[in-house]
Amino acid sequence: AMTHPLWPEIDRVTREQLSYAQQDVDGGIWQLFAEEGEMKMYRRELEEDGLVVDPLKAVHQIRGASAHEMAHHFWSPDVRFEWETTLEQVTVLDRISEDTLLFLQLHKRVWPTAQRDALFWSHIREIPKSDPANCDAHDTWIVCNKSSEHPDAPNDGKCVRVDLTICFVCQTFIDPPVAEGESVSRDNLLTKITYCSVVNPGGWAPASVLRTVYKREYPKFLKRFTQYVIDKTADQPIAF
Ligand SMILES: CC(C)(C)c1cc(CCc2ccccn2)cc(-c2ccc(S(=O)(=O)CCO)cc2)c1
Repeated sequence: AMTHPLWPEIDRVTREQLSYAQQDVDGGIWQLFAEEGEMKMYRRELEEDGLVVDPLKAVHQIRGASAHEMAHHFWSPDVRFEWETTLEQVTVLDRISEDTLLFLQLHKRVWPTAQRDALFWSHIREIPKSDPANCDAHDTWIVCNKSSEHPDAPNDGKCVRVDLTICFVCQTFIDPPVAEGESVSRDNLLTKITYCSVVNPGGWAPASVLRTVYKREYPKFLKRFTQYVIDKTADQPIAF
């Protein structure tokens, strides 16, 4: 809960990530590397101690599912294997609060790199209407994933531990607007998504391999994930 020792960091990083996600893409520093329909993916070249870190920023918009539905399925441990294809194991080490979990993820090995794992807290929250970050959206939700420590998951060298900061910001607009009291259909849901990721692979991996994997995996992931949520929620009442 709010008294958890990690809470100040969780709150600060989530706010910082929200404003980072909502900054316009500046063509000067961000390089468009993939575009498919409404999805645009940008990257920056960044290396830390010779390791490719390459921050990523993706924007997408879909019809048929709400911001809450998108954010909830991105955050929920119960459905992770249904859309995340790079995973071998997912463990929830800690339930920090109702909306914040501590995940330990073992990723499939990607030849020729060593197998990697990720230990991170994952926090989901609705951004209140009053918050200027909400602007004119019907509802705004964010999921923030940030690498953390945990006594039960020491970085024991069996795996290379990646260091990640991820945010997934979703805003739903009712388009076209419907009159008060009229029911909203799923076709009226226009949800804008911004996905930001900074992942330090944590140990030696050829820049060429990482950049190839990265350029191939990320567009697939965002398309696959959004389609999964649209299909899964199609015949259910809208959850705002
Ligand atoms: C490619 C790179 C960016 C460095 C990378 C490498 C690996 C480790 C697995 C791996 C993949 C490719 C090459 C080497 N190791 C994982 C991730 C990663 C982890 C988590 C998330 S998430 O958005 O939090 C969704 C929940 O899983 C996204 C990306 C990224």
